Amino acid sequence: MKHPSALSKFEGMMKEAKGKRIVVFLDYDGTLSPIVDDPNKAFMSDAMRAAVREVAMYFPTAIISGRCRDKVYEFVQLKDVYYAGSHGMDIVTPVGPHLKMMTQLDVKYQTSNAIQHKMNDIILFQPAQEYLPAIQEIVKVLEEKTKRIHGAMVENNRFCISVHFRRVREEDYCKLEEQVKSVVKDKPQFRITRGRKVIEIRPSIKWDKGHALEYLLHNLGPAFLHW
Ligand SMILES: O=P(O)(O)OC[C@H]1O[C@H](O[C@H]2O[C@H](CO)[C@@H](O)[C@H](O)[C@H]2O)[C@H](O)[C@@H](O)[C@@H]1O
Repeated sequence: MKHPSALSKFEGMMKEAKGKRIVVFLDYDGTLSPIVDDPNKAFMSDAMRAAVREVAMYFPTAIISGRCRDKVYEFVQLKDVYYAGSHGMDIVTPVGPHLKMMTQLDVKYQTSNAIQHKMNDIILFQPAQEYLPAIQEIVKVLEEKTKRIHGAMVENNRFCISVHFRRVREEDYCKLEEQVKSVVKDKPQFRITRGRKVIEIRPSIKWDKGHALEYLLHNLGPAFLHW
């Protein structure tokens, strides 16, 4: 962290953190990277990457994004950070340095629908696994339906889908919205949400970024949940 104001902010943060247990949760788009027209070009600056790397050396640090987890990792490229993609429906927790105490899967989250695997030194938690085939099908239908709307873009975020309209002409927006709605009209197992110039389709499960945050705190141990 070379920038003087960033340095003093960091020192201030460290002072405030003294004696407390701190966990850092970050969003990706619009937080670690600037909002840009092309979602595939939302790159993170080297200075931001260095700052996150440094923060993660002191505190357990997680990035919880609406995007596909692999895509976020591709942008961030930092190990020792926890990643949750698809609005928290795809979580990877590396065992250690902060998770040394977690040696087995947590039964609290072992429901019939949630897939929780422990593989070598990572734990994977995916509460919407069963929706994957239907999501892949919806992506294909959406791509076909929206291909004639100039500027529309379908982003497959694995356990959810984003339909971007940042580059769509204002007069085409209603048509696009209708098309998106029509795809899930007879599918109560999916719901529509909205973000910044984006319409999203997600499984109708009771799981969001907040649940992902609780899950990660839970994995970090009771000391992080009750203080
Ligand atoms: O939870 P987030 O990490 O904030 O993800 C939310 C959406 O972020 C991305 O879209 C947003 O950023 C794009 C790049 O700057 C921008 O073009 C778009 O208009 C924004 O909505 C991402 O592409 C989406 O899939 C996420 O759902």
